[in-house]
Amino acid sequence: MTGPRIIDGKAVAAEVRAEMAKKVAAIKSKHGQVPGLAVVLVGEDPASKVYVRNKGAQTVEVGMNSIEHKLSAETSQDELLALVDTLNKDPQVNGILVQLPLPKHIDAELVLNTIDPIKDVDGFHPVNVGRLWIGERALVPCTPTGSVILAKSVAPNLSGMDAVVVGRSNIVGKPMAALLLRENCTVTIAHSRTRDIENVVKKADLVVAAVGIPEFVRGDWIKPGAIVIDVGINRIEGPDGKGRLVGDVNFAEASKVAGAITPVPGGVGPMTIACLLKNTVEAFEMQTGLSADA
Ligand SMILES: Nc1nc2c(c(=O)[nH]1)N[C@@H](CN(C=O)c1ccc(C(=O)N[C@@H](CCC(=O)O)C(=O)O)cc1)CN2
Ligand SMILES: [Mg+2]
Repeated sequence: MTGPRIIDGKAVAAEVRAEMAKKVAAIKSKHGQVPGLAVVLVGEDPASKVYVRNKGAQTVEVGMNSIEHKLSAETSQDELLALVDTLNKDPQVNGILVQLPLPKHIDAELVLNTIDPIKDVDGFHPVNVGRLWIGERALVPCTPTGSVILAKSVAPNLSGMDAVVVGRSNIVGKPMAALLLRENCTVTIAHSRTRDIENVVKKADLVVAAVGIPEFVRGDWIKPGAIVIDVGINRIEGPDGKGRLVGDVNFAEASKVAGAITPVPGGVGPMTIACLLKNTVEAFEMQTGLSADA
């Protein structure tokens, strides 16, 4: 018996970056401009520092301009709002990303809603959320976009599939459902209050787990042959007392049943930054009317 197909997020993310590097080079040679991405970090959260460093490095690697603003944890909300306003007005900045989480004294929703929707490369602004749901051209959240790319890497046509999204957050679960609907899936959003969740998930040809609970989805919830996309990144203590990363799916169990499955780490995670680069190119094209082709 052959095992499940392990979906290699690192490899697919490298393909997306290579595609973006080609596009950026074509834009540069045709129009003499390159897209610019501004990333704002407030405070000293160690994981956030790593993600911001990786975002800057990968932005430069594909040939775009990276602008980093590292602010102290004591930065006031007004100072942050003023910086966002300056970036909104700067024509060299095509994409703005404020790294989350923000310190507790700052209203994250207010800050995110202050980003000009056309520069909102996270796709979190209500204008982009609305555009996504009504099928207009929008900047779409990176993690759900990456998750769809991974699902399509093993099943290029998702049309007609029963998809169950476990989790209803604004940044993953809900946009994920909108994107799968756009792919003509029949979409169910399950969550912590869903009755008989095992049997809801069991009907799915495609399961996306984004609930934020380590190993929540068990192997016997998975329909044999289903595609399983695990968005969770949870740091837990292993039996040896050392920290390890696990997803929202019990991988050891689910991989015995699934047709294809993403690992954690090395699945959805690497796609998040690759899709951020993709959104920055998209934002540049929307703002300037210039593209790699014309
Ligand atoms: N403004 C935003 N803030 C945050 C986002 C976001 O999309 N926009 N997402 C996360 C953090 N994040 C990017 O910002 C991110 C998280 C994880 C990964 C990743 O590649 N993970 C690896 C494992 C890394 C590890 O060992 O810790 C993997 O899954 O293989 C990339 C980006 C919260 N904040
Ligand atoms: Mg992963």
